[in-house]
Amino acid sequence: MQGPRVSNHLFYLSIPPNIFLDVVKCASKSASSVSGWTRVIVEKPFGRDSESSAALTKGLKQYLTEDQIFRIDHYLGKELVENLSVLRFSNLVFEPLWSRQYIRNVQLIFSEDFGTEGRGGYFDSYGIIRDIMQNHLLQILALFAMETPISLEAEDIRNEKVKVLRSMKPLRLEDVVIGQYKSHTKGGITYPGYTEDKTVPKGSLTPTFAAAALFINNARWDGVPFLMKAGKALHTKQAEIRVQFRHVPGNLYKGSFGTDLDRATNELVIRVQPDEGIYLKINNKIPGLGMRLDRSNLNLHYAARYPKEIPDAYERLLLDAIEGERRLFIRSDELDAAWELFTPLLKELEQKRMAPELYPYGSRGPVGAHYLAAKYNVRWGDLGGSEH
Ligand SMILES: NC(=O)C1=CN([C@@H]2O[C@H](COP(=O)(O)OP(=O)(O)OC[C@H]3O[C@@H](n4cnc5c(N)ncnc54)[C@H](OP(=O)(O)O)[C@@H]3O)[C@@H](O)[C@H]2O)C=CC1
Ligand SMILES: O=C1O[C@H](COP(=O)(O)O)[C@@H](O)[C@H](O)[C@H]1O
Repeated sequence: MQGPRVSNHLFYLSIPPNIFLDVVKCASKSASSVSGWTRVIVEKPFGRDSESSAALTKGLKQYLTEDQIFRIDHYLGKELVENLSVLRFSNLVFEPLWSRQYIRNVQLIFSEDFGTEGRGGYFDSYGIIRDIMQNHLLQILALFAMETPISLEAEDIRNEKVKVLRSMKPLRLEDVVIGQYKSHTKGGITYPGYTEDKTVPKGSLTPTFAAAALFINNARWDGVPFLMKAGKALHTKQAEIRVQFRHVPGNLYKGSFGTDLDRATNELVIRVQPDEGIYLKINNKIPGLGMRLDRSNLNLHYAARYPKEIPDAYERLLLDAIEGERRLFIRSDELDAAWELFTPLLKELEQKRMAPELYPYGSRGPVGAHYLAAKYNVRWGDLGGSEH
């Protein structure tokens, strides 16, 4: 970071949270740049609830200004998450549809096909809701649902995101399902359950899976379920955003779809990873003399369209921090609003010692997630089996 005339100092705190403040104090008192800027990138966890997060922010602000703090959420640096706003705001075919009038539900899905595998120490004190939902999935939701920002400037975008977060309806326990993976034997191999991991305390109730139905109390999204699902040790590794559109009113072709009209509605899928892509499910006529309909995908497959390697999220974010670009970093009021949404639920789960529903390692997760979706007339799009 040393230039010929000014010396800028960037610190990247990928360290255990209990030493954050000591390190920041030393960095600010003894290693701040005299001639240039000093910035600090902070990795999550940013606290574990509203109170601890506020205490961390207060502690950091003893030594740094908000402008010097870069709270990283690496999902914001993923190519397809960055592309979300481009897709919506630069395409006339999408922006007018982006509301309760045309969108039936939105699904934000994260799954990993491996468990804690000996790294349960950190995870067990946080759990999947804090690890993935409160940050990665909620950030995607905010970007997805925000109003058009005045400009692409960081503050304008973050102002819109924070409005979404503050408009969220409080999360109710009955709108949440938690799960934990258990041992499973497949093909002669036994995969260990979460509590069999030596780094996890015996009898831990920490969820390794959660599904939730969230709602945004504003004119654009009133009544539209935003369903989140996140889990470890599931059948696949993927992250995607699914937008299911409403039925076509008075559809001339409804006779051709049978009784299951949901299968005939358009669905936009943004596959964040792996194998990045965006596809839109449409109905079309099967070529021939009769009138039979089919479902097809209009498909933007990144590997085919852009053979060059996609930069890693951290590459983008570290470069942004060096350039002082804050658009993809979390502002303190966004963080407060995110914790405000999840803290009461997390406390209730912990106070009531809610037992997670067990699911086999490598499965599709607890069946409770299906009931939760069904309560809002939703079917998880990733489990449909009619993808390609
Ligand atoms: N592990 C995970 O799955 C996840 C971790 N995180 C967060 O990411 C960050 C890094 O995680 P991870 O790499 O697993 O963390 P580690 O515990 O492995 O530590 C990372 C670094 O911190 C240093 N360190 C640890 N304790 C001290 C100490 N008392 N004084 C000075 N330096 C210390 C280590 O130095 P040395 O190598 O010399 O010990 C190491 O360089 C943390 O903030 C963690 O909370 C976030 C999400 C997931
Ligand atoms: O932040 C985290 O993310 C990783 C998953 O990141 P990805 O880029 O590989 O999808 C997750 O494994 C970890 O538990 C979590 O803390």
